[in-house]
Amino acid sequence: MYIMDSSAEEARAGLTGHVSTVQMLTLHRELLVSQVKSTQCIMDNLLQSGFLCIEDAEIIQRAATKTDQVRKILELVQRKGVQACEYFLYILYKVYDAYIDLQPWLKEINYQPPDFIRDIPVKNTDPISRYCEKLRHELGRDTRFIASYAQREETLLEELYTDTLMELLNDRNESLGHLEGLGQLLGEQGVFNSQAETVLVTGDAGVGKSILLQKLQRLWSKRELEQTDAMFFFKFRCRMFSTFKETDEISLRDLLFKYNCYPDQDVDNEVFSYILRFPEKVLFTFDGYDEIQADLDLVNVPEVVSPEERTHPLLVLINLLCGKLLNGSRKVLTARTGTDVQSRVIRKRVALRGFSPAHLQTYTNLHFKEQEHRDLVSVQLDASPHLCGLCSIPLFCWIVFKSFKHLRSVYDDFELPEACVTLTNIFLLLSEVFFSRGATPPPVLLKRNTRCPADTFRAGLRPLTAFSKLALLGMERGGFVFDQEEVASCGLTDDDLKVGFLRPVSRYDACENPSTFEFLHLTLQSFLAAFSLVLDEQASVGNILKFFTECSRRGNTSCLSCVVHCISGSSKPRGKDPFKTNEHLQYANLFLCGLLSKANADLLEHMVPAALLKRKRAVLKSYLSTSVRSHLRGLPLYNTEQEGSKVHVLPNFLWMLRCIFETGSKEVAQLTAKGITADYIKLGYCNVFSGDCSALNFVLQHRRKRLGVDMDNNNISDYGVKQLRPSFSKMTVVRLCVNQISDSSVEVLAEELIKHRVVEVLGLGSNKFTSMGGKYLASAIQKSTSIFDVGMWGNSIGDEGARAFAEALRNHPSLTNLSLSANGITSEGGRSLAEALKGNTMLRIFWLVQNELSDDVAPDMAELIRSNTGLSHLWLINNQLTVGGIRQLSEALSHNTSLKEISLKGNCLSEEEEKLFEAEGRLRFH
Ligand SMILES: Nc1ncnc2c1ncn2[C@@H]1O[C@H](COP(=O)(O)OP(=O)(O)OP(=O)(O)O)[C@@H](O)[C@H]1O
Repeated sequence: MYIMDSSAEEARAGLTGHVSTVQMLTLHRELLVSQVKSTQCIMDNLLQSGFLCIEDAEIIQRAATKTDQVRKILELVQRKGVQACEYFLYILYKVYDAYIDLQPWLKEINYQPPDFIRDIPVKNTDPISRYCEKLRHELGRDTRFIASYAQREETLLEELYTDTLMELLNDRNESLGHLEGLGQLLGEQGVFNSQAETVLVTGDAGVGKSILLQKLQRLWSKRELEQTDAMFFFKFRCRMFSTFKETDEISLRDLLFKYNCYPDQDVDNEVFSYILRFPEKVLFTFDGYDEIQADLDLVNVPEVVSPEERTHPLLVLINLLCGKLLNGSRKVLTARTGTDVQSRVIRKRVALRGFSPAHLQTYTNLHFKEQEHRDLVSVQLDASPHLCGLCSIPLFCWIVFKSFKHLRSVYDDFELPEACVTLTNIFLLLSEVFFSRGATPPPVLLKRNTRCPADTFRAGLRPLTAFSKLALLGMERGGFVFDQEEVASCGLTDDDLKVGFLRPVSRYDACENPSTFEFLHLTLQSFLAAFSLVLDEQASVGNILKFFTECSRRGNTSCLSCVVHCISGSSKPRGKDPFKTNEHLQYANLFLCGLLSKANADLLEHMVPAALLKRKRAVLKSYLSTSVRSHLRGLPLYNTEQEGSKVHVLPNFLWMLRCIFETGSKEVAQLTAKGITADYIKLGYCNVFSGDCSALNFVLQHRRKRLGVDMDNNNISDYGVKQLRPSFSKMTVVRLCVNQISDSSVEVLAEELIKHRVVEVLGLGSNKFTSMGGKYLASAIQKSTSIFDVGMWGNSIGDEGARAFAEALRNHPSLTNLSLSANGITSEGGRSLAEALKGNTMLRIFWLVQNELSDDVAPDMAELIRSNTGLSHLWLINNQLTVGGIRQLSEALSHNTSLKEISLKGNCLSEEEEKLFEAEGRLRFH
């Protein structure tokens, strides 16, 4: 019992004219009665500290309603005196979240807890805050490990998590630069639709979307997540929503609690009421939107008006995502690249681009503790940009590293896969590791025996067939979660499950049955499904094409999907849907091509009769040839004056290229190269990643005619450029803007430019090269007489690079258009450029927008303007020129009749000054 001296306090209040705390409670009684929603925590603390006794508590509990309870509490504490009242206020102040409605009032009365009260502890027994703790605890536990293929071999997330490239995109998918770290994901940077609440994170298979969410959840669980004050964090995997039956119904409350965790001792449902009242305190993550096996229309969706309403879980999800339920809550949604999510519900967009070279190095160091392994792996990676390209996708990198580690522990001489490794080889490697781990270990003396994948696969054929069958079964019915019955029906035993292809799924079986399974990764399911098609000796040979047929059927009708409204009027998702995403099927096709490739025949012949394998290969090849031909013929071709006939490829083109690369068939590659009849092919915004460049190169190397290639806005990176090396001899146009390219591959490109001298147009805008890259290019351009258009905006070549370009420009015989905008060039670099250009009669258009040019550059620029007779447009927008500098340019312009325009908007002039100069006619400020 704490000693109180209420009379002294009251006397003090009277003397100073202040209202005593006891009076205060009377004054604000009405507000307190209406706003104190949770009485439990107050009672617990008053009891604990001795301000109330058990009998008091019983009196309170006897009150019929919550408001009556509050009245009783007030009565009692007032009766007990000032200290009790002070302590009562202190509880409201300390247990902030539970009494959030009263916080403005406490501020208004300028509440400051007196020192003597601060010594009395307040324990949070409020169900809301306790629930938050529980959520944090459970999320912390669930996110500790990265799911690994062997459950006994779990890896701590913190030990292996490596940042990946996170590119911020606007609503038109244009790059807005990169996020610095995960903390920025929820921030305001890059928000293009402030009304919407969903942050969309996209990326290719295995690029790390789920792991990114796991990291986010882990940070939140440890209170380390910046830019959010979320008290509640609910995580969901979208594939769960496909496991519900059409007749299943659920309320929002159940969805939140059942699939995360239930609040304890919350008889009055306070937690849920709180969530409804403060939705902005809630953060959701929904992983894998592409895995929902229904065509969703986030805009025209029947509204679930009440959070209590029971309806199909998918409808609850959609209403959450589009902000019709729990409006104000934040959502992070992940999906494979290219998944259609209506922009209206997206707040901001982030694309994951995988490991950069620096990330890959970090990941290598984290993965391999032994220096010897690190060095070995680094050397082998350095030697193969193709392998690096594949390893820029964390999942593939993990498989390669994990396999290396295991096989290296068994065979001394095991090395990383060779330079021309395919994705199928990588998954074969993983399977080999699975089966070799299960096999009886060789006697110690024989440990370093020769590696024989054929033996390993032959020994594992029975379980491999069973796993493959299950994978195919799921693929056919569009399911990624399997119950025990399905697993057993494919012939899988409990022992087989230990191999590692499958992992148990917790909690989201509608019947509370924990024994459901999923494949370690969806791509693995695709791989095994393809294996099943290859292994099958019963079905007709043509059956292997089933997913190709499926994809092309969907592709043909996809334009109709825009006008189809689904889930309209009905609260049930449609059963079979022809428009659902089909990347997993595309992967199955890709693996089929790889498994049936000649290169893998030696291995596969140990599992499938050679004659059958041959027949299957022939069917596949014939199908590929026919479809390649018809695909290419069907591409829309249009003619341009400057660049000849152009074609903008469709998304399927990339899959086609990937499949051709996996087959390794020269004939099909030749056919494809020949089939591209256009002079210019546009692959912009096609989601080409560095690993795809080997596939493109595989086809282009068979091309006789030259070709313009536009690959702007993809994810090519240095690895991709290096893989394209042999193809640059065929290219008249090389457009690689916005592709994370840095100096190391610019050097390679520059070498090729010099070697072949066929490139006419070079677009390298918005990449990452510095003065070094600038110098390589300038030197290549100087030696190249074919080039006439160079765009290099948005790099960092600086003055050093500008000086190198100045040398290249001096009397260049062909360059007519050059952009060095946004490259950090100051007046020093500008002066070199101006001086070098004086005698150049070829350059017509010169862009130096958004650099750091001041009046210091003006005399040389003026001299250039006076003496140059070729230039028709000079762009100096967004620099730091003032009236003095521009006057010099204006004066010089009067001596030049060929220069049509100097654009000067965004320099340091007032509007009046701009108008004055604009009157001249050829100085433009708008
Ligand atoms: N940032 C990362 N750091 C370390 N490892 C990672 C990272 N991202 C992914 N991985 C590895 O790659 C595996 C696959 O990643 P993840 O499941 O997150 O890919 P995803 O993009 O969600 O793929 P999908 O679209 O197919 O579901 C992980 O299990 C992990 O081993």
